[in-house]
Amino acid sequence: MSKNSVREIGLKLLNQVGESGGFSHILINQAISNHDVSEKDKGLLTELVYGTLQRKLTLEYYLKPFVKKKTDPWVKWLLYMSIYQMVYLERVPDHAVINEAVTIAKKRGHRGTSGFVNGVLRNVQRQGLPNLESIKDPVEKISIQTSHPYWLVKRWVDMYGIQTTKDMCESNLEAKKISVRIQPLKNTLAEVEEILKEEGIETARSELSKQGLNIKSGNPLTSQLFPGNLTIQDETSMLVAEMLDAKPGMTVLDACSAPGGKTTHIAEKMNNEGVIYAYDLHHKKVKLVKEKAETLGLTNIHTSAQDSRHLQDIHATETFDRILLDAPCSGLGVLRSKPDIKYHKTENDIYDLAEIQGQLLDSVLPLLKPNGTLVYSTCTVDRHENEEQIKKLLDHHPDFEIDQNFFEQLPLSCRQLDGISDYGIQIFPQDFNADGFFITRIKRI
Ligand SMILES: C[S@@+](CC[C@H](N)C(=O)[O-])C[C@H]1O[C@@H](n2cnc3c(N)ncnc32)[C@H](O)[C@@H]1O
Repeated sequence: MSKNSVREIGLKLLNQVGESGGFSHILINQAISNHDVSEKDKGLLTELVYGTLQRKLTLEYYLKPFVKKKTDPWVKWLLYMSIYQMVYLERVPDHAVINEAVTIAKKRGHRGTSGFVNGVLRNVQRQGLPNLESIKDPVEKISIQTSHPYWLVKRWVDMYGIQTTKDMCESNLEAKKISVRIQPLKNTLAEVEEILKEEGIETARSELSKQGLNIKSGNPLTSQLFPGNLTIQDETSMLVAEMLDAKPGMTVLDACSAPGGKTTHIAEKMNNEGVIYAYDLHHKKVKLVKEKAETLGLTNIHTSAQDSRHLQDIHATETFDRILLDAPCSGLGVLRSKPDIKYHKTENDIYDLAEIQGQLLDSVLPLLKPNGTLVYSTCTVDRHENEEQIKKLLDHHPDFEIDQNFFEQLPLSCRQLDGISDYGIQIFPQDFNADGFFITRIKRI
């Protein structure tokens, strides 16, 4: 496949995600399998689509002085993709970027379109791009420099201050670190390290999970250990099951379990003994949990499609030693791997999700045994869905409190973080170069 056609596929995907709201990670994977893209071109395609999407607001700002008339959405995305390459990809010379953009424009549009694309890109090359340093408003400056919507930057600055917000937004533009979780009932950590090393995959032990390895180089998907003995999982996500601290023989509820990353981690920590009731809304999603458990050889997981806002209909009260509510959330901690979220989520979505999170918490709390503990987690960075949600819960349920042992059991590298509060821990993406997560643990008094 020529680079040209990789760029054409990239443009098609960008237009689709940008204009119709598809998810970039799903569409890229589909495109790769549909078009039989080579290993080398996979990298370029991913870079073009993710890079352009990640920097969309910056690219829009760059382009504004050069485009005075209304353009078709695909032409706009072609210009964004081209400027992205001119600014951020040193290995591609500007003249090659312009030539390829003009070729695509000729193919997709008419003569006028290709002339227009040529003119705009040549003007960019001649005149240079607007200087982002001259933006006066500090919120707008972060918004444009790091391509996060103004409302979100403003909201984060109000919640966490300007420096933390700037660090977070910059960190969201970095490439995602890959981490894996070992299946400790099949191999020890040392065995996995050894096998991966022999396969040319370099790793470093995680500070957040005894089962975690961060990948330094190489592709763990090619390992003989994957997928039966190895799970791809973000390092901060692994901390959730660590903090749930489920023991062999316990009865555990995982109220929002799909696709099963944390359920299977819990089962491994329970030595595959006891029982986990793993629920999610739809059969299709629950099936993913079941399949993941089968792949890893875990048999103590009972899956069923349920709305966890009504679990008291099937479970008597005070049933569980441990409950995990890994709640549906706005996902603002995972913008590195899902950049489309930052453009599509609204403040209203945050309030709607918080409503559901509150209903889920109210529903599962009565199912906790005396001395049992509940972990509440989200992969988002927002006080309304996190600390304020927990404050509200404690105000309404005087028989529950934050489990103070939670803070003592946190890994050392978490204990000094800015995100520690009376209500739990907010991990920012910049803390571990990983997903942003909120985690807390509540106990029945
Ligand atoms: C953050 S994801 C869970 C990720 C999962 N714990 C893991 O580690 O793989 C949240 C899940 O909540 C599910 N969900 C949303 N509303 C729900 C409800 N009312 N009852 C049960 N599950 C729900 C969603 O379908 C989604 O799969």
